[in-house]
Amino acid sequence: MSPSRPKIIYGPLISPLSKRDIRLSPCSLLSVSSCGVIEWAEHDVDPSSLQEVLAKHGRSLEDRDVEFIQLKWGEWIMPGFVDTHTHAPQFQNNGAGSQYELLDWLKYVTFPEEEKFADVQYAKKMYRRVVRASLDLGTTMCCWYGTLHLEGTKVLADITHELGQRAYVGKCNMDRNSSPTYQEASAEESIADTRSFISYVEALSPSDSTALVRPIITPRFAISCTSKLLTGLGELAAAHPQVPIQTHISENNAEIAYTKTLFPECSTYAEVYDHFGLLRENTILAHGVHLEKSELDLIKRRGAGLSHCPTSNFNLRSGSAHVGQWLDNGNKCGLGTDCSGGWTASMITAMQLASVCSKVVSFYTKGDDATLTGRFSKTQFAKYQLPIPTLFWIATMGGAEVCCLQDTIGSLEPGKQFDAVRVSILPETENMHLWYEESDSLESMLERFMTNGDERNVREVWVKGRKVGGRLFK
Ligand SMILES: O=c1[nH]c(=O)c2nc[nH]c2[nH]1
Ligand SMILES: [Zn+2]
Repeated sequence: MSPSRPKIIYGPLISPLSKRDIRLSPCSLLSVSSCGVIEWAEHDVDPSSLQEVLAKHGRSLEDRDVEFIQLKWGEWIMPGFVDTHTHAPQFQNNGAGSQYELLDWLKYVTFPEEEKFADVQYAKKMYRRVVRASLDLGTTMCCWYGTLHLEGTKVLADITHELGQRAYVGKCNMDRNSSPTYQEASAEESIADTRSFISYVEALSPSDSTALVRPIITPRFAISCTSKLLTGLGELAAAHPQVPIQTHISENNAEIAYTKTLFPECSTYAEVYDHFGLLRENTILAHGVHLEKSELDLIKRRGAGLSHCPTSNFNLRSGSAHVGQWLDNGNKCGLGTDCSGGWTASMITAMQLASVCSKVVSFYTKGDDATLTGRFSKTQFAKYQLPIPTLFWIATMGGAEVCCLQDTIGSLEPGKQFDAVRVSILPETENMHLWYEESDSLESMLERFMTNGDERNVREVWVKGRKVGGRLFK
């Protein structure tokens, strides 16, 4: 990637500090290098001491080589969203099919659309729109499912690479239980194509150890993979320890029951993936709505991460994941949009629904902690709705952890890459649901953005310092 102009940004900055705490800094000064790395950050910089603080770092407001970005009150920068689970070939279906639950929805709504990506021209048209939309929504890192098609999924990798999104891109593995026209011919073919796909994506940025676009091994879910295929994928994963793995787990009750009949040798769903060597530190497990305590413990022991997908879990009536229990149990947790199980690629909507989901769960746990969470130790999060800092965390830093990118992205700390969003709630954004008053605190603005914000409020989006999206992006 070509170097971008170094940047100095002055104004409000919001960044996660922990699951319970957010840095809300009204006057920060942040320096981003031409390689897109945050060089230094100073907080509480009064306008009167701006020149002095810049001089301390060998900079001045007159520097010609630097782009100065001065934010107004009502604007701030924050880390870009990390979408830990979504399906690029399903965006055309967003908003369709909500009368179904998972297995029928796959059969009648989803597989017929995915099948169309055998046509590379269709893939080119759709994936460009999809990645553009995702970037303009403020998603700077995305875990993408493609389809089972090798060529079509290469197109998805090419487009994310060209448009500058950080991404894990996966070619789906599925050699059974789909339709005769949308299923791989054999486990061997599925594995050979996956091997080619990994080589292809790794060659997109051959000499760059911090490549933005990387391949991810993607068994669709246990139901759609034979034991032979899962065995082969486990071997492939062992040969490529740096390549992450993504799949679905424990989303829907009928799915879980069917999985257990297909793999009677395993007592739980999580054990199936573990049995085939697919549960490890860089594994991302989507949904997990009905996970048992023993599964959470196994997932934690292996260091794998969970992607909470509330938009989809509500839409397909899958259930309300007990994310508070995951967090209390020490499981890594990020947020996913899961299009088109979910109806939108907006991570802002996903945060809203993660909040609603935690409130729904709290209806059942409130005052009844012993019965529902009895097998869990006395908890911090499980009994209550998730607070704002926690929702913000799972959309940013929690997602970075799930992707094993916690040292690279997820917050705006020096040394990390500048994957960020410039948010505005000023009247010019024309979001009539989100009002601005000069006397508003940063905390209040953030809370209302997380509840009533949308893409109109996402003004500029940068990945590794390069501007790649947002309302003001041409
Ligand atoms: O939400 C989901 N979306 C999918 O495409 C899918 N495939 C298997 N399981 C799935 N769940
Ligand atoms: Zn999914």
